[in-house]
Amino acid sequence: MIELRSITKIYGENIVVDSVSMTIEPRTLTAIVGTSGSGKTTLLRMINRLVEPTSGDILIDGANVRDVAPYELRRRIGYAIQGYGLFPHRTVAENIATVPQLLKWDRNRIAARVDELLALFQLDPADFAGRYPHELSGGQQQRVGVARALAAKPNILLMDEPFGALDPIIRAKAQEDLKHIQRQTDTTVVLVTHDMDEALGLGDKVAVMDGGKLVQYSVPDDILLKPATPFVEQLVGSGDKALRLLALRSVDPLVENGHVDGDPITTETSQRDALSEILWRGTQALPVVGEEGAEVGIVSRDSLLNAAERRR
Ligand SMILES: Nc1ncnc2c1ncn2[C@@H]1O[C@H](COP(=O)(O)OP(=O)(O)OP(=O)(O)O)[C@@H](O)[C@H]1O
Repeated sequence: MIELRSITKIYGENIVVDSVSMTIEPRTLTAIVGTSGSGKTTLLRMINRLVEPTSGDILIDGANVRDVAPYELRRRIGYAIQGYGLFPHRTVAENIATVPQLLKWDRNRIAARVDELLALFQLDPADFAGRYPHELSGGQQQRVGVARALAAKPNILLMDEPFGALDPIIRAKAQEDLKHIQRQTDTTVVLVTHDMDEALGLGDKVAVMDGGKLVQYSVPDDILLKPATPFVEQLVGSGDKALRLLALRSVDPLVENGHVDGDPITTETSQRDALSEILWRGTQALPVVGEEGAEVGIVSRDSLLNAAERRR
């Protein structure tokens, strides 16, 4: 658990982060969102002491980070940034091995961990381990950046606009991968973004910053349906609310018994994608398969429309 207690950062006369208090539950993904200059990056960097707070306390699992040496914290907490920050003259394997090497893991353990991470990020070790960053696409570099941040199995991963440099299609895939990996590895992720849709789509909780202040800290449904201030309302935007709510939920809870023919969707498909698929195909229901590919039932047009109406 990460607890921020009245965290403030002042540069000269400028209150960049203004008495922010929040508690981040373990094994969740929290998205910090706000406009440029609202203090998101500064707030994130105080968690691993890349920036020292002017006042206030940060506790990780009850221990004050002030009592932990910054180098120690940075080994324990993964950190991934926009632009990936890969070392250009080191191979993919060497990049990923950075922190385990600092921690003096033995060579076999490092090699095994590098292979495990490459496999987790769907990069074939035989092909990718020996490549240099310039021999990778943007999406592959992004994955290596996150793999490196996770190398020493940190409980916490801090991410600053990790998808900022990716084009929209790869970006959607990268976001999906992150969710999957966060669940698989049980990591607590704190992610900074200026994109409200990204925050709503990824975050178990969303923290909205405005002028250094935390103006709302809630689950995505509440941010959409009960924006705390006109600023949050403006960031969310007024259009498409019903569809955006559907995008936050998978079809899983709407699956009914039954069978229909056609290409199946999975239980993980969002309700929004399922509805658009139904409208596109002009059918009343879609077959649904589970993660293993076995058929689990159907999801109907009516249940999707009901779900959209209920939350208005
Ligand atoms: N080292 C510093 N010295 C002085 N001012 C700083 C320093 N670092 C950040 N600031 C100021 O603090 C404010 C918040 O910066 P920060 O990078 O935290 O915002 P942000 O919300 O992450 O913005 P962006 O999305 O543009 O990165 C800005 O006005 C910035 O100019």
